[in-house]
Amino acid sequence: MDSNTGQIGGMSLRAKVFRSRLSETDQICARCLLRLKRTRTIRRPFSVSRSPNEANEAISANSKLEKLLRKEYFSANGSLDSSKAQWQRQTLSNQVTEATRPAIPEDASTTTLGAYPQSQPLPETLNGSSELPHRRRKRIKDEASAEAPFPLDASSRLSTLSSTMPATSLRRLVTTCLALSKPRLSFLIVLTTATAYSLYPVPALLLPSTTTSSSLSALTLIFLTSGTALCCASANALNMLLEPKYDAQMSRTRNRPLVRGLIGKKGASIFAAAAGALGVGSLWFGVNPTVAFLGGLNIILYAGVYTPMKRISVLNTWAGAIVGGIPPLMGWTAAAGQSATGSGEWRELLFGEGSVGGWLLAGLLFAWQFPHFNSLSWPIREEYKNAGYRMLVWTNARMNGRVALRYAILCFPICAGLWWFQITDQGFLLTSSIVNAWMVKEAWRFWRKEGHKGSARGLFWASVWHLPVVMVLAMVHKKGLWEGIWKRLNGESEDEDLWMDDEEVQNRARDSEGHPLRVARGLSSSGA
Ligand SMILES: CC(C)=CCC/C(C)=C/CC/C(C)=C/COP(=O)(O)OP(=O)(O)O
Repeated sequence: MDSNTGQIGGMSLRAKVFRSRLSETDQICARCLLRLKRTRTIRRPFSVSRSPNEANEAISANSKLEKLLRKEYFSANGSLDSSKAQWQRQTLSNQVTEATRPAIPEDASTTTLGAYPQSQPLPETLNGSSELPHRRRKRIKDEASAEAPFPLDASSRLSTLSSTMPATSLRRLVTTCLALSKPRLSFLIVLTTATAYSLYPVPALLLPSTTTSSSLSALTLIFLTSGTALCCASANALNMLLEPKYDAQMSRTRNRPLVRGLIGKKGASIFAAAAGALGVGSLWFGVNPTVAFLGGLNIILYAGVYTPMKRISVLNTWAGAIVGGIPPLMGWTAAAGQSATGSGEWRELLFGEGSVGGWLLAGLLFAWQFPHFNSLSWPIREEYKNAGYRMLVWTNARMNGRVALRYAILCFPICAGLWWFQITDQGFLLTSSIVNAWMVKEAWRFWRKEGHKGSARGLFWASVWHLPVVMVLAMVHKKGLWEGIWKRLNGESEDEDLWMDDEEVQNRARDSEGHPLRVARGLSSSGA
């Protein structure tokens, strides 16, 4: 459609609406009149061409209306200023409404001109008449959302839900405890633990067909995941117990259970202690002592080191990244404990031959947290500053972007390491590189734009997708997985060249001093 026709058409349509109302204007207040005008403008249907006569009528009707809106006319009730401010605020949301509506075949200036008093200059964003409509809608939407904070976390949502339940109900207690556990974060952590467990290369001598016990047992996996989840719940509840005063000052966290008084400090402490004891206990008895030690240590690191450090030094993010890196190491160590041929003590599980995979996965989680956290904190940097948290995002914004970029790049060699050390196949090298490249691209933009122009949001969402996708890719591309499936489908036995005879097993199994160990075929979780 001709843009001029559209412009005139749009105006004439508005004029019809307002003409019928003009007689009422001397009986209603300024606010109502403004609202009336706005409402009509928002609901304006798609442009319809009108004759030049109708267009002229429209222009004169509109200018009559504008006269009615003059400051002098309303100065008696003094509402114009506030109406104008409200109008300006509304304009932003109108722009978003415009952006999400079906295509309006008018140019930018006609679309919003009716919603703006003529005395006000047009915002720059509305002047781009040469811009294509879909581009304009996307830009307006992006601009509106670029600076907005990210959605509330799961704890805050659960707190809201909990507050709607009867005060003494069990459901409310359970929901509140769930909110104390930061369930989304805990789920992600358990996922990284389980992934590491499943990626551990099971030695051929432990394949189910040769042993009376299962290789990597499902029962151990259940203990590992539930124990880790309980440890996370404990660590998160302690974290909330230590900072309700600060959580209350931040939009993202001010809805949490302790801030809202949904549970008292005593109740939260009992929950944290019980979850911690149960979690470490499950890991000790159901997995192995080394994993239980890592779980307990991580609770202390998170609640005792990271949480207070948030108000002392920007290095807190590095401390937090270590906390995030430990869970995959726990998963790897749990699997290593099952297939240990030596004594199965912590030195062998954590630093023995084959432990490199666990450290690489821990490194991946460590590195990932910087693009994730540095972008997440960007829209709320002022809140962090006002609440007294020392975060790179407000102490040194340039460095915040640089650090996010550096660690995003570091994900490349770490993923390559997983292939190099034969934990994953070549396919992972390729597919993970694509996902890593996407995160690096967003991190590059985040650094260049210093978080502005939606770059923080772009990196945040890239990081949110990056981690689960890379974890799934690693499992899909686990070394030997597809060959094994293929052989089984073809009825072939598993890698015969990998079988070791008893003598070879005896030769390989040695204690820390190098003395041969007696190894039974029914070897199970020797580390437990
Ligand atoms: C096994 C075990 C104990 C695992 C614990 C893993 C764990 C809790 C990792 C969290 C990592 C981290 C730095 C979160 C941000 O906390 P924050 O205080 O900045 O978050 P907030 O602002 O949302 O409270």
